[in-house]
Amino acid sequence: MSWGYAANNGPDKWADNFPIANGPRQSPIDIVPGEASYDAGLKALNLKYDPSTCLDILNNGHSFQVTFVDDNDSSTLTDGPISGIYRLKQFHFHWGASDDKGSEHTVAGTKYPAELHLVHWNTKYASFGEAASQPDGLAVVGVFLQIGAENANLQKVLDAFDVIKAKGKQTSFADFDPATLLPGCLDYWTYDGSLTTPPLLESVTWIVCKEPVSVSAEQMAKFRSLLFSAEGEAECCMVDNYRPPQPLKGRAVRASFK
Ligand SMILES: NS(=O)(=O)c1ccc(C(=O)NCc2cccc(O)c2)cc1
Ligand SMILES: [Zn+2]
Repeated sequence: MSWGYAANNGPDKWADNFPIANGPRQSPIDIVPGEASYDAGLKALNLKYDPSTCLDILNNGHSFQVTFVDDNDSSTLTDGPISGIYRLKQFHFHWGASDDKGSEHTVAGTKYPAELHLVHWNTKYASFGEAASQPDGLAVVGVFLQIGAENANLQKVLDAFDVIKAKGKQTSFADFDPATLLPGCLDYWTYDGSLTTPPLLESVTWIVCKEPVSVSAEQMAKFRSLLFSAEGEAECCMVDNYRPPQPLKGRAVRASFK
């Protein structure tokens, strides 16, 4: 039985096979703005994405992800809280069965209906896989989605869903600029954390944007039309694919803004 989000294989069971689930720098966390410390030394995020590096879109049975060509420095994250060059590997989302839950990070206990993760790896290592096992190997930019106006840029991604409804389905996806999914203001909180799904490796510098982007209620319904299950299996809607906040264990959360 592999990990998932159901009662029998979900977040409360992950420690059985992945003991790091109870480690010192697990993610996500509840971000308490009043307890974050403003760090004037934090630089602005420098995200430079090349739409031609966009490769495909895949339902991996846990979420859907858009994957990028990462054999060169065409799509990168630099500055912000990190040093060096981190390459964009993929982006994906986490969301709820209803609009009152779905994000992984929370802000003073507030859950958003969904959260976007843009996953980057440190080019001082040879590959994503190697970087994923290093304490400074990965940097993930998190963006909250809140119910509001339809998001036309997000719609381009949702329009691909019909062909990736079931687990394991994949299709080509080209010329998409993930920068169009970012909020106008790139103020952020940052802390040392982990992957939020198994193998839960403690290799992520988290960069969580303060400003959410919009998604319409109809677009959220489209997220919920995906399936955790493969073709031919009993249909299981892909919803509530989020890990709840984990203990801070003394970690500092820094803010790039006052
Ligand atoms: N939700 S998250 O952004 O923390 C996240 C990002 C990436 C991954 C991921 O790539 N998992 C597969 C994986 C992990 C480590 C090494 C690998 O070769 C593959 C998992 C969670
Ligand atoms: Zn994620």
